[in-house]
Amino acid sequence: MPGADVLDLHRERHRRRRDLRALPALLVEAVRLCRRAAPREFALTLGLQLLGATLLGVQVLVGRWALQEILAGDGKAGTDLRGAVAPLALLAAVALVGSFSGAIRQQRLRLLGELVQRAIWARLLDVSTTVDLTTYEDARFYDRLQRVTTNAISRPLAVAQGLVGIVGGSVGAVGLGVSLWIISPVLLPLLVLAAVPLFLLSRRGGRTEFAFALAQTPAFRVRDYLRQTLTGRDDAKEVRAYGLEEPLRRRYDGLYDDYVGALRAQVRTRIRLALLGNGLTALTVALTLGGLLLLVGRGTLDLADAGAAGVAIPLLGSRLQQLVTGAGNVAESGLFLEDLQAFLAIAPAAAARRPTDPAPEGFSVLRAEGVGFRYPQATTDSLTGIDVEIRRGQVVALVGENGSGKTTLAKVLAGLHTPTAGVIRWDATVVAGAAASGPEGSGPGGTGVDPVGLRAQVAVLFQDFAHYHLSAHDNIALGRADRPSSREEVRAAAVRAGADGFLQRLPAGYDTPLTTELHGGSDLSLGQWQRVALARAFRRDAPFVILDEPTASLDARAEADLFAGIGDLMAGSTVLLISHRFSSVRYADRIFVLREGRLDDSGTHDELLARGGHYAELYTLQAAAYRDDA
Ligand SMILES: Nc1ncnc2c1ncn2[C@@H]1O[C@H](COP(=O)(O)OP(=O)(O)OP(=O)(O)O)[C@@H](O)[C@H]1O
Repeated sequence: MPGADVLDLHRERHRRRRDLRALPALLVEAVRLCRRAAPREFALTLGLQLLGATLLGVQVLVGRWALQEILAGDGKAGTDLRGAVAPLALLAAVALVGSFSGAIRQQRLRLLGELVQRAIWARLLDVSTTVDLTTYEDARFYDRLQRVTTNAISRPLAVAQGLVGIVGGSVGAVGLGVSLWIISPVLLPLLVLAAVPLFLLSRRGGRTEFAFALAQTPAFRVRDYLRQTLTGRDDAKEVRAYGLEEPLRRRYDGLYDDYVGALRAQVRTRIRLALLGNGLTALTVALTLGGLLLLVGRGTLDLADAGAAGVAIPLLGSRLQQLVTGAGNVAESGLFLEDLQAFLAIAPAAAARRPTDPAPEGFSVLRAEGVGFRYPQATTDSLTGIDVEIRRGQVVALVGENGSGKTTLAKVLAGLHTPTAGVIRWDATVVAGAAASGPEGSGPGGTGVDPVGLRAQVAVLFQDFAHYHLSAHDNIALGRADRPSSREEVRAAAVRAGADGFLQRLPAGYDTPLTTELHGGSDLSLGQWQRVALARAFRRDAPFVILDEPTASLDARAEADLFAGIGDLMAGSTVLLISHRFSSVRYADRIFVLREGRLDDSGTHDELLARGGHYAELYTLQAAAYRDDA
């Protein structure tokens, strides 16, 4: 998890400004990344760029040769111009090769860009799938993800291109410089001097760009969210039913207006800097050309040299400007690259922090001992000092009012969140526990066993389960994604969940995509979806099953059937059931009552009723609603 590491943006920016020493290493890493992603395309693009650059200097010298041949006859009619044919033919050939290489490079670059992006996306996905669930509760993670996906993803290629451009530009500039030096050594230094202020201006521009990106990210995410709400199917009905089109649009437009305002200011800054840079170059070129005129006037330069120098000076001026702007862009990219590198480093860091001891095969007794949990951005604990004991094969229930911590405890028991206090044991083994003390910014960390191995033995049906935009078959088969599921296996799970009937009646049966957003797709009712999700949990065939409100959308008969036969349905698995329906939980072997994140009571239904505590109060309230005298 990013934790408190580099997420203080302003402190971060100042640190980066000071630490330019890291730049070369970052650039090398970016180039390496591109080279690894597409070695052939990379070498080819580099070669073609260098070729194009070299040809520039050659063009000037060949042009000068052609001019010398043409001017040899002092421009008189009938002069023998045959001597000029060779240099002119060579000039045409050089121009042709230059344009061919440029055209090929442009297309190859497109391919290179895609391959590099793919390689970086692969690493970003490594991060998003390696970090634990708790990271997804931290807004700072989303800020960084957004910044990296919108600003940094194209940077390695930009840097590689920039560096190649710099190398190519340098070769071109050196070629032109040498040509100019041969023609007249005094003209060169004047032109080269212009590079210094140009570089400083370009670097300044880069810094303002990074600061702009940092400042805009949080608002950008809100805008992005509003855009999704206004274009997505899930929210479309509520947006219309509540007449939210206008109010949400207004917020969206307001945020966009703010962004465009900030962008205008940024563009003005960049234009000012660019104009200043261009002006400086033009001034230097003009001064150098003035020097050239002076030399011609004094008779120091002949006409052919003057003509060639007249071509070379503006060319070299624009090359130098390109070179310096390229260097500035590379330096600018360095800031974004560091952002990218820091983000990519999260995956190995998270993997290194993850305990590696193998998870035990099931349990006889599962114990939570003094378990506490606090969400990353929360100021209070969601769970405090929870002690529970669950025996193999038991059906236990978690009850409590909204927000009492049921789902949070279920996630902790499922190995999805690491406790911030206490431990979870499967028999004698601590499978998850709070770290004794973690370094700042190291994320949740903790002790225990490999959580992936642990989670493989747990099936969870979440309250807000996923609706995969895949076929009905795949929606169930994903319960055991580690191996392909046969039609029979998927069907058996669907039958247990009472989903087989309606799935068979879909247009393409189990092969029907479960979304109308895809061609030939079909949607299900909420209760049907819940049965599909239940079938997925059954398909997992895990020794520990957690069902969070599994019947919230089921009809009365389906609910009664599920709970009456839950022991048989789960085929000996241990079941943790979360429900607000007291009629359903009363048959559980043991009921745990949560209240404001603490364990309030536990026992069988009869014991809890007899005690007349919080459980009895909630149960009586609900039961009364069903009686005539309510
Ligand atoms: N991602 C989160 N970040 C911060 N706090 C959270 C988060 N999720 C839940 N909480 C808080 O943790 C507490 C317990 O929430 P939890 O979802 O576990 O309750 P619950 O008992 O399952 O509620 P319900 O019956 O409504 O499903 C609540 O106070 C809630 O506001």
